[in-house]
Amino acid sequence: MSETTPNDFVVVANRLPVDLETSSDGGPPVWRRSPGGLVTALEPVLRSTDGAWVGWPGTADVDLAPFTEDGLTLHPVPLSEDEVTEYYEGFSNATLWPLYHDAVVAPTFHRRWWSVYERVNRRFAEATARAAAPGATVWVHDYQLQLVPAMLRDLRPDLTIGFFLHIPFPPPELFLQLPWRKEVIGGLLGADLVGFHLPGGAENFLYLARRLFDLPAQPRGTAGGGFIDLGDRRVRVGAYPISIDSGQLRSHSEEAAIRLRAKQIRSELGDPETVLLGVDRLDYTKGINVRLEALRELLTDGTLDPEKVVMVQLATPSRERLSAYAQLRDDVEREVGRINGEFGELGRPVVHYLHRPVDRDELVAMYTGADVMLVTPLRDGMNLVAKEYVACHGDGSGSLVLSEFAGAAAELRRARLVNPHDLEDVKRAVVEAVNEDPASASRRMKSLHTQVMTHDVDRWAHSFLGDLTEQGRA
Ligand SMILES: O=P(O)(O)OC[C@H]1O[C@H](O[C@H]2O[C@H](CO)[C@@H](O)[C@H](O)[C@H]2O)[C@H](O)[C@@H](O)[C@@H]1O
Ligand SMILES: Cc1cn([C@@H]2O[C@H](COP(=O)(O)OP(=O)(O)O)[C@@H](O)[C@H]2O)c(=O)[nH]c1=O
Repeated sequence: MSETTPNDFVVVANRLPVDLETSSDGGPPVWRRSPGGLVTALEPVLRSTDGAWVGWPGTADVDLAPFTEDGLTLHPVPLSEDEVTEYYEGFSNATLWPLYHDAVVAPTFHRRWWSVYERVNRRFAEATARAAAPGATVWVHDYQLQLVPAMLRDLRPDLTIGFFLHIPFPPPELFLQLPWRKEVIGGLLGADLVGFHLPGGAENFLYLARRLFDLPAQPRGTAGGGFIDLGDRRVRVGAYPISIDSGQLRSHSEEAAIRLRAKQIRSELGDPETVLLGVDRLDYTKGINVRLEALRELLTDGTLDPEKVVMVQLATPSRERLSAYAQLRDDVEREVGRINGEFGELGRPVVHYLHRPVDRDELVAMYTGADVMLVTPLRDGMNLVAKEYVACHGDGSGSLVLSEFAGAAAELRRARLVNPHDLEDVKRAVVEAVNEDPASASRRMKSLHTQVMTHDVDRWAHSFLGDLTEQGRA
């Protein structure tokens, strides 16, 4: 650990790339990789740019000075226990998260949560203003920090500010439910460039900004993007689909130790003909129950044979104190129990379910060894898991069943696309994936693999930061 100096490039996200975990047995706290795709994508970007990262260390009431850890410069922003409840669990994850994901669970609107969200956003803006060198480029991330761009511009007009949203930006009829809709759009308009995964998100934002701020219509740009003229400056808006470090993951999946572990995992599962895999945070947007129900019905009607098919479901604990997440856990675990109760044998369950984070080597071995990857969210910003599976199958093996409502579906057109609200459609896709002729399956997977290899996280970051630099100079 060492002191830090202001930086020319600063990433700002709710979480640092590592969480500080305190142990219940009184042992020393340890840093662990934070959950979720945002960290997977941004960590290699930060390493290659030698920037600094401003974020919460993942535990309440921890106040640390800026430090460097494992080559990364980190600026922790403290949150009190009440702020974790009202800013993170409340406004971020019980108001914005469900509202931006098609309201699959009803969003809760609380004035108190909003005022804490404002307060915490201001704290992030102040910490960023301290971390950024004169004229620096700052990249703010995600729905937890939508007020930071405007707050930061007030504090530091010398900075070039980009904002990227990792979750879907909802259609106007949903977004307009938000009592603080104008404040949120106003916060985002503090950026020089506002980016979304998909053109649809950019279009929704352009429409709402013009409507709520009574701005004149502008000619449309390409791929849903465009500009918003604020009189004294212009905000650029665009679509930038995020990705993964595809080359690194492909090489990792080809290591002899990973190939060996993939074989061992299949053998530990009883060497079934087909291994189905699901990998998710335990979140109600991810459609975990959809795939479990599809599996149960296919076993019930005899289409799939429980002696030949095994499913592995990894479900990382997420936002566990929120009731919708606790309810989901109950529902998923009941369904897993029901399938195993009806179709498993002693020592041979049909569904192997792990409710804990799995380390990178083990995860890559699972991707490599699985025959069919099931990605069935009801709505998802991107879903990096889908791209990670494809990156691990450069040899053309494997099959991807992918929800139309994952951002990844816009690029992975040759996956078996399904409507997760249509159980028959999901069942059809699973059966086709299990029975597909190997030559045709291999052509599909190789074409998906080429897409993922040529559109990696480096390309995403260069594309966003290239446009941001251009915009900052304009
Ligand atoms: O920080 P948590 O509350 O534990 O949640 C983890 C992350 O979940 C979300 O990830 C999103 O970003 C991915 C990368 O762009 C994308 O593929 C995925 O579809 C999104 O759901 C959230 O947006 C992050 O802020 C969280 O850190
Ligand atoms: C279950 C599990 C996952 N990971 C890694 O987490 C991210 C998930 O990213 P995605 O975009 O698919 O979705 P969210 O951001 O969670 O909404 C991906 O990089 C996984 O490899 C992991 O490392 N370990 C796990 O057990």
